[in-house]
Amino acid sequence: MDTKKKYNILAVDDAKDTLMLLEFDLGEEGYQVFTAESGEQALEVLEEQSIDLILLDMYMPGISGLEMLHKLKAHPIIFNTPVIMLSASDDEDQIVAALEFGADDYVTKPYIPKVLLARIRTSLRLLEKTLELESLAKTDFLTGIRNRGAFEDLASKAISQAKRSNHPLAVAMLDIDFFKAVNDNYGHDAGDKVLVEFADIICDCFRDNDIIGRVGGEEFAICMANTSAENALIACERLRERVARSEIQVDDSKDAKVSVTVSIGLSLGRGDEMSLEGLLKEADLSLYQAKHSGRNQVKLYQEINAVIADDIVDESPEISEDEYPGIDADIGIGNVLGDEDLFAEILVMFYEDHSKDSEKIQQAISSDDQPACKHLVHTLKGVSCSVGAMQLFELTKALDDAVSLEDKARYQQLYQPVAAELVKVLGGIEVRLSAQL
Ligand SMILES: Nc1nc2c(ncn2[C@@H]2O[C@H](COP(=O)(O)OP(=O)(O)OP(=O)(O)O)[C@@H](O)[C@H]2O)c(=O)[nH]1
Repeated sequence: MDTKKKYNILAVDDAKDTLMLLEFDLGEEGYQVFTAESGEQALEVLEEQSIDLILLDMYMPGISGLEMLHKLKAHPIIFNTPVIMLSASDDEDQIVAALEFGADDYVTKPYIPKVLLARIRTSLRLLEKTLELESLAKTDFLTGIRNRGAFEDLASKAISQAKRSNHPLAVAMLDIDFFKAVNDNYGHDAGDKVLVEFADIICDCFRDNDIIGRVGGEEFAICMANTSAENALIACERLRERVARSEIQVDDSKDAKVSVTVSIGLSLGRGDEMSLEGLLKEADLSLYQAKHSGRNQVKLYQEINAVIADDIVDESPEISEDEYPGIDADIGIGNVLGDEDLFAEILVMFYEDHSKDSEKIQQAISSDDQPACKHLVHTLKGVSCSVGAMQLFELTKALDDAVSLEDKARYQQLYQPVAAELVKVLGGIEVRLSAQL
């Protein structure tokens, strides 16, 4: 129990003398005491005051103690507030009924002050523990901001509210660019520091009532209630610039500073039809477009679905077509710190483990086995990067996103280019391996 905190206690009793006694005994102990002579009055006090604990008389005219208890425990906000029943009755059935209705404790009147005070302290201690656990369950352990569950919970409420009031709302998805390289070059601890600092920068750039959460490893989301498209774009652009300008100190001794950039996808709530799922999906698609257009930029959701697959297939990124089709041996060898023999072993493993992936993915898609599909595509994405098959990496990353979003139309479009690129990579590996013999 927080001994410095001044707790607010509401005493509800139709007997004025009991209320006076409670005010005196509890006031002496440092509690701020509010009083109500009926259930109706108590509800009014609860509307206006933040109350930490309620002492509730069992028998009162109007709303009875048990009815009141029922109302309190069904209330969306007050339900956690501890309630100690106070009653002249020591009838066992009454005590059991009160506890089963959700009372936290039961004290008979006339009460013994030091016993009542001890029971109040116990209830408040339990309340603190409950609040602490609730807060832990909602917080991302690394950055201290909301975790995915808490973000979704609050954002859903903000969306319902925006629908009721017909106010605009925007959702942004953020992903640090090339974050894997930060981990690879500076170590995982440095990566963690970047994530912490990045979360601080977001909190600094957005309003207190914007809902900010870490929704994945290096992915963050922001729900901006009551925000127009223009203002949401301005806020995201401000964040993008601020991140790009920042130098994050990741190692005290070596004076190592890391700069990162962020890609941001933004979607806008539109009247009655908006849902968190829909907005996150649109923001994710725009984020994908931001990544694909060169990263370090903000993209607003437009009808981009159809464009994406074509873009990827038509585009010839900076990946050079070298003598081993589909693989960039320099990148692959670089990934294993220049060890060419190890790289050759990895190529063999890739060949053995992934040459049938096209068929396996197609089978998972046609049997609608999303977990299997996700696993196959995700694994292929990771190993493509390891062997320097960067075009295959880009394509499987897009397919991976589509599978995660369960966007069937997109993964039907993306499957063919992935399969074709895999054939090319397998051919490239054959050439490379035979050249080494
Ligand atoms: N240090 C650290 N790294 C994490 C954490 N969660 C995820 N990651 C890393 O984040 C990286 C994400 O990499 P990718 O999804 O390949 O993407 P990227 O390198 O950021 O590249 P783009 O998103 O395409 O710009 C992986 O290396 C993960 O291991 C974390 O809590 N701490």
